[in-house]
Amino acid sequence: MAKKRNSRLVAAEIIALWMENQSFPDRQLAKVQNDHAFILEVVNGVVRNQNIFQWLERQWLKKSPQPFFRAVLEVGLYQLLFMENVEQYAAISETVDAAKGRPGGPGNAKMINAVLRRAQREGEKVFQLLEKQPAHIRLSHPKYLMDRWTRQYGEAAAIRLAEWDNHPPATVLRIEQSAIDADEFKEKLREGGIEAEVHPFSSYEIFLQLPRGIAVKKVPGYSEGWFTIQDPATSVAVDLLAPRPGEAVLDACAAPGGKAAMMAGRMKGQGELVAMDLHDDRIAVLQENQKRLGLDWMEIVRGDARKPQALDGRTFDAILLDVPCLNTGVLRRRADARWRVDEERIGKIARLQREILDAGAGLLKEGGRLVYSTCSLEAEENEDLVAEWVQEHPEFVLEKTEKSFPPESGVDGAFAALIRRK
Ligand SMILES: C[S@@+](CC[C@H](N)C(=O)[O-])C[C@H]1O[C@@H](n2cnc3c(N)ncnc32)[C@H](O)[C@@H]1O
Repeated sequence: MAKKRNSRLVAAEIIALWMENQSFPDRQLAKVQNDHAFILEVVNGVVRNQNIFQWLERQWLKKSPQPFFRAVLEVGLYQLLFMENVEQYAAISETVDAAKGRPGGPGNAKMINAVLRRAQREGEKVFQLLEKQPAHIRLSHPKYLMDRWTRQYGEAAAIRLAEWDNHPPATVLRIEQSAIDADEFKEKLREGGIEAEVHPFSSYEIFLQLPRGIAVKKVPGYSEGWFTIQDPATSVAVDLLAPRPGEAVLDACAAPGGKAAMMAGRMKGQGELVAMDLHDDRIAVLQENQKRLGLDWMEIVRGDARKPQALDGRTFDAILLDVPCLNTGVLRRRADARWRVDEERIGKIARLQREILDAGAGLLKEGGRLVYSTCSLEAEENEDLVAEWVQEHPEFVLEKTEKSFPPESGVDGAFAALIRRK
């Protein structure tokens, strides 16, 4: 039998890859076989707390180590400073061992050992000093993002938002009420030993919060399609569009299909529901979900929402444009996402979003409605974009906007605007 690899080493290798070429830790984490929960927590913790570790290293080290050794060091620091249920002696010795096998290992292992022992001695002092640092270091967010949120929302709200991002979410599911009655589903969970709380954001859609650490595929009814894992904020856009049975409805950026499934439920299997996406890998996930949920009547189309020739001139009563965005409302879900936001990306994504809105609006029937939505909190992707667009298109009216600001709503960030063709 192959010897189990040192979990600290596995975590450090994933982090080093991310440091070197921004490769998504999620993809590497999906391949981890042993000790998955520990490695997941350490990798996400190190990535999320980058500004704190870099601040500490600036004070404690003369020069920054190469990415692999820096990753090993941070794996150790994360365990000592942030994890409660880790035995400190094992944390230090296994982490130091992880550094040894590489060229330059012995010297770096010595340095890592010294820094970790210092962290063990001075942990409390580190947090006292950290408290006095500016918010972007203390809460480990890019300064650029903190500054932009402070301009948009004020300093106190920007801080609350950054604090929110540092707490990974609980798992929430939405009951597929067209597949199972809500009370019956709750009963099935209870029979399976799962006590799930109804999420306060529930209204038409019923969301349940699962206890921590439950494997989704083990929840009763996964293969039967009784539920979809989904944050309650996803209902904001669908509530605003309110698709009805018998309508022709387009979801132009549909994968993985969470909102499409919600719309299918509202339409009760009557009418046309077209789910389009541009990317093959995303369409594969959309198809998987379609199959699991038994939505054979939903039509899946591969097409570009900027140039929707694939739709062959069809028009729709209701369209959802759940556009690609910078995801700044859902940073708590992806430890690495906060480090990928910059001015250039905002400009680029806003141009793409506008192109999708231009083309999507052209597919509406007279009197038809569309919802433009994002899971971002940046005005350029949301309010500003929609207001400017409607001003330039007098044949459309902006009827309503909704926004979820996480520290106030208690759910993911989301923006949705209802636009009607006159
Ligand atoms: C925010 S996600 C959609 C989430 C989805 N509505 C849901 O609720 O599950 C945006 C999607 O847009 C797709 N996309 C990106 N550019 C596109 C384009 N030009 N045309 C159509 N889809 C596009 C992406 O592949 C991605 O799946």
